[in-house]
Amino acid sequence: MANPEHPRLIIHDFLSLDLCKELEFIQKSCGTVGYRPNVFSTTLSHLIATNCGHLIMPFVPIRERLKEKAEEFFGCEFELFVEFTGLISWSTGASIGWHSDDNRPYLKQRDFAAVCYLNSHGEDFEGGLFHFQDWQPATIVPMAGDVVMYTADSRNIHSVDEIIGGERLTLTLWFSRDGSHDEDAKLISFLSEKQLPRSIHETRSFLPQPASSRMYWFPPETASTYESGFDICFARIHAHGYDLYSLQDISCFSASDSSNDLSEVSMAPLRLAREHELFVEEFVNILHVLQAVQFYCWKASELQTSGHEKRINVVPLSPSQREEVNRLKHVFLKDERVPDKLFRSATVDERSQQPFNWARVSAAVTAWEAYSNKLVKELLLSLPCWKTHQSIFSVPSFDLGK
Ligand SMILES: O=C(O)CCC(=O)C(=O)O
Ligand SMILES: [Fe+2]
Repeated sequence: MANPEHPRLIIHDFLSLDLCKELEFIQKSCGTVGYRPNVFSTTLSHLIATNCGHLIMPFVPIRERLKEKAEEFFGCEFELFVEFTGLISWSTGASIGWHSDDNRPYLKQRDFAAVCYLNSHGEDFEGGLFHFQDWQPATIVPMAGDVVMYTADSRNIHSVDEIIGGERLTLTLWFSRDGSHDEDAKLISFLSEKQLPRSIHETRSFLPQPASSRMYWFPPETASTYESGFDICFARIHAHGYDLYSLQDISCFSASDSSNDLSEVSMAPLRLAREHELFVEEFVNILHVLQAVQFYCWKASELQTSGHEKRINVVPLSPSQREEVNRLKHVFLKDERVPDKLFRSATVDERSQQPFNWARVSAAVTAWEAYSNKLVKELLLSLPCWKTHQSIFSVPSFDLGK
């Protein structure tokens, strides 16, 4: 039973650790600028906009379970709509002071919040404790799989301490009783407008399309520390120890010129490099590279014994290629300390104490394609049912003809 003065609920182990890892993959491979400094987020409409609508699929059963739980606990069965679903990552320096979640005129439709923790305090990040201003529990220590739900009004004033290291990841949902703020209707209409593949057999329908706003600009008070901004995708790729080699002519770019238009380079084919080696496989754009790199981080332990070793195409970087790789790095990043400060955590190889291995990267590219294809298929089969019901839900497998 909810305490009427401070209606809130904490559920331990609500999400499996596997699901937390899958959502971490989505956030780290698709996240863009968030709503506060040092915060990055992935909304479902951002996924659709970047041709990754299929990545909505893992959220569908979680949204349903969370909505049911909120309706049951707060006593409003069949009354709620999901108003917002987003993955949010908080990097070093991010925090939020005392507030309620409906504290702006444009947020008044928010009735309830659900925050799911996708990684753990003390293991993945430091700082970032959650506090309620009144009553119990006064502090929540975020642990992967746990969920906190609370009313969005002033009965649940809360704050989050500054992150002092690592990256804190959450899946955050808000629910509304007001159907005009139903996120589903907007997402379904956005999905319907997009040129979705007509069939799963349409080649490479899962390839991502970078959004135009991948730049993170520092707030003016810290801008001098890092000059200006950086490309989020590039920063994440670099934080994992990789560089990029462009197949375009990049001789016109210079690191000292802040008016470089990088979109042409990042939307065009690229190759991955690491130390003195160049991976010959071509990626269609920077988001494609990042998804493959993050997929490798997610699945590395399962990819080790796939027997791909013989087909790996890696060549030494020539001195001129090395020069181009460095030029691109300085144009994209300006300051190399940035990715480390915001995104660096132990890499897969460091965690498993394995030497880096291109064979597993190659296996990751293949496995990422199979994963994406499976989700595209599920999306294509579900969308007609969603359109009919104007609601996003897990379509039973017999309706999908499975
Ligand atoms: O991530 C959390 O623990 C809470 C975040 C929060 O308060 C908000 O986004 O409004
Ligand atoms: Fe909040």
